[in-house]
Amino acid sequence: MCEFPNHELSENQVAFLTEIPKCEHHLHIEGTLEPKLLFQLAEKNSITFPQGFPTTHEELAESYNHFSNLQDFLDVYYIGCNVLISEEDFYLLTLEYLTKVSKQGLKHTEIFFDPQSHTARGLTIDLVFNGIQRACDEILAKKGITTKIIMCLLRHCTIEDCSETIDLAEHLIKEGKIHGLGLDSSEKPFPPELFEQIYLKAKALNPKLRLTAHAGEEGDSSYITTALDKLNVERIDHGVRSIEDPKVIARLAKNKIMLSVCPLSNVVLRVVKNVSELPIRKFLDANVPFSINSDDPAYFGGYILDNYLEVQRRFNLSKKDWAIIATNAILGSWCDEERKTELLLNLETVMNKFEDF
Ligand SMILES: Nc1ncnc2[nH]cnc12
Ligand SMILES: [Zn+2]
Repeated sequence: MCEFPNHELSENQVAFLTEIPKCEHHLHIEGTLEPKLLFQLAEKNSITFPQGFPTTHEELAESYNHFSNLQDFLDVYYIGCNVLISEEDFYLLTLEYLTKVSKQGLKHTEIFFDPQSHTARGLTIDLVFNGIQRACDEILAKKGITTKIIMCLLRHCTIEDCSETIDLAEHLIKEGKIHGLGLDSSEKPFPPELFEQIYLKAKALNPKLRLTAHAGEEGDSSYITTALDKLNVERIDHGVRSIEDPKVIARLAKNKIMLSVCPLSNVVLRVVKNVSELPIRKFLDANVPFSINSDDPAYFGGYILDNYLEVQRRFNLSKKDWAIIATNAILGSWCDEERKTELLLNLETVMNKFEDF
């Protein structure tokens, strides 16, 4: 007997969940590097891998089933980053992601990139940024998908290195081309408060810079509190461990602080055993806004739609629950108000088109 709820999806539910307008807020572009493209780029760029690294894309994909925690995954993810060398590589990577999700009802996406994974290898931030931006411009023209680019700092790097990275990105931050600042990588040994001065420094360059941070993925709910108090973030990436503290839950609900939840990621990285263990129903009941995201889809077995479908299989939500999720994802987006209005209208059309469930 199956230990976890697993509801069979109706055709109506799959069609509805495919069409519902989606906004993604938690997507590492380096985490969209599919094993096949990884090996193609390695060959093109003459990159060799450490001893013991898989030698075929099939073997590499299989190895992703055996991560035992976040660090295990990050060790492989950073090796993967090394194959990205030219602006064209970042463009192709981003275009491949955007093209895929354009068929999954994605309308707006906020893309993380990790400059330090690339500047440490001698690439410039401009090269990385320009490649990503070119693909974003192309998808806007072709499919009308809107994007924002968020630069993440690696919390395992030194404060000096993070500070230098802000200096390197200064022009992009000042011009608003980098729309937001985030914080990722190994969570537990590096709590948010270590980065207080860095966040202040970045915000001082452009008061319009939006702020977020990974917190409450592996770290406990106190990481969410310190990210809010010390970094002044407006959003929390992951944040699922907020459920351990009713005070944190009340604060998220009262201040409408959106969590960017990543269901399949949480299973592959063993935050939970199964998506049904996530506090999705509890967040809905407590009015905690959240969006559903793919995190590093090439590593975690699915893109945004796969995450939506898995949540439905495990929680059997109603169409009205999905309207709340989609509305909160639109309202929590960092696009302009006009775009939000457009997306809300699109949601209403999709709500009217499908039968209730
Ligand atoms: N899920 C995750 N948590 C922390 N850092 C990351 N970098 C890429 N994916 C990440
Ligand atoms: Zn992440």
